[in-house]
Amino acid sequence: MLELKNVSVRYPGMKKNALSDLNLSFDKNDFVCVLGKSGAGKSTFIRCINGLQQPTEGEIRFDGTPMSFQKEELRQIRREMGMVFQHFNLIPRMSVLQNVLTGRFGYRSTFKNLVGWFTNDEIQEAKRIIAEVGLTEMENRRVENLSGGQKQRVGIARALVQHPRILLGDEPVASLDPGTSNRIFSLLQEIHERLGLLTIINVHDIELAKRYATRIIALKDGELIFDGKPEDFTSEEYEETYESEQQNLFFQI
Ligand SMILES: Nc1ncnc2c1ncn2[C@@H]1O[C@H](COP(=O)(O)OP(=O)(O)OP(=O)(O)O)[C@@H](O)[C@H]1O
Repeated sequence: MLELKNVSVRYPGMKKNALSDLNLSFDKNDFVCVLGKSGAGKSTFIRCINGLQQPTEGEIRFDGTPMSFQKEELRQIRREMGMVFQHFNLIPRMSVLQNVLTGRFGYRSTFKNLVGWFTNDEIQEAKRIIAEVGLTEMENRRVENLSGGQKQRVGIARALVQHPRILLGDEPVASLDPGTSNRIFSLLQEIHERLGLLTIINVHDIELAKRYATRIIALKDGELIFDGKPEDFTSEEYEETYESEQQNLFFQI
């Protein structure tokens, strides 16, 4: 379904690649957690998949077709990818329902988006998905008055209302406490299984990755150093992935 062929990214003015020669393929049964210390290339990886960052070398194929970075094709590809963010990226003064409806923007004309008018079907669909993430009672509440976990549920509902084929997360629980992070991952797992939705999530918390992922990918300095089952990600792999971070900690003490 999704393939990366020899994908490398080098940002302008940088001496090293942010991603180096990645070859990977994913299907809808994968719930992938991407691990790596800060700067390993995790965000760049997600940004490549959703078309925000064009690879400097190689290509990404979606259903066998190389991803185009032309405006209209890119718009179509982005509809297929729901995205969940660390800082939620919601509109604080708007209600839960209004925020979720913005997930439909990729399907509508600029004019309709400007006037903010949605069809009854779109509204009913948004309400159905808000119920699925457990926020029906909050539907009309402004998101600025919600807790972090509730805000992330709105973020997930906004991604789902797009009817994506891939759900991407860039550190979606990094701003949440451990209990809330667990509940968000549990929700993401339930959605992944129920909808058959390829899910790829960057996460710093190895315990969460091991508990929920069906597949772990580890990056180090932009290179793939592990791709396998969570149970095979042992303390050796952990040390290799986070090596110099531990050394830095040691030297700071
Ligand atoms: N827009 C940019 N311009 C130049 N260099 C960049 C840019 N974005 C990222 N980089 C560099 O590319 C490398 C990979 O960064 P990336 O943000 O993908 O890592 P990350 O694993 O997501 O890190 P973090 O966990 O801190 O978010 C880093 O060396 C970073 O400094």
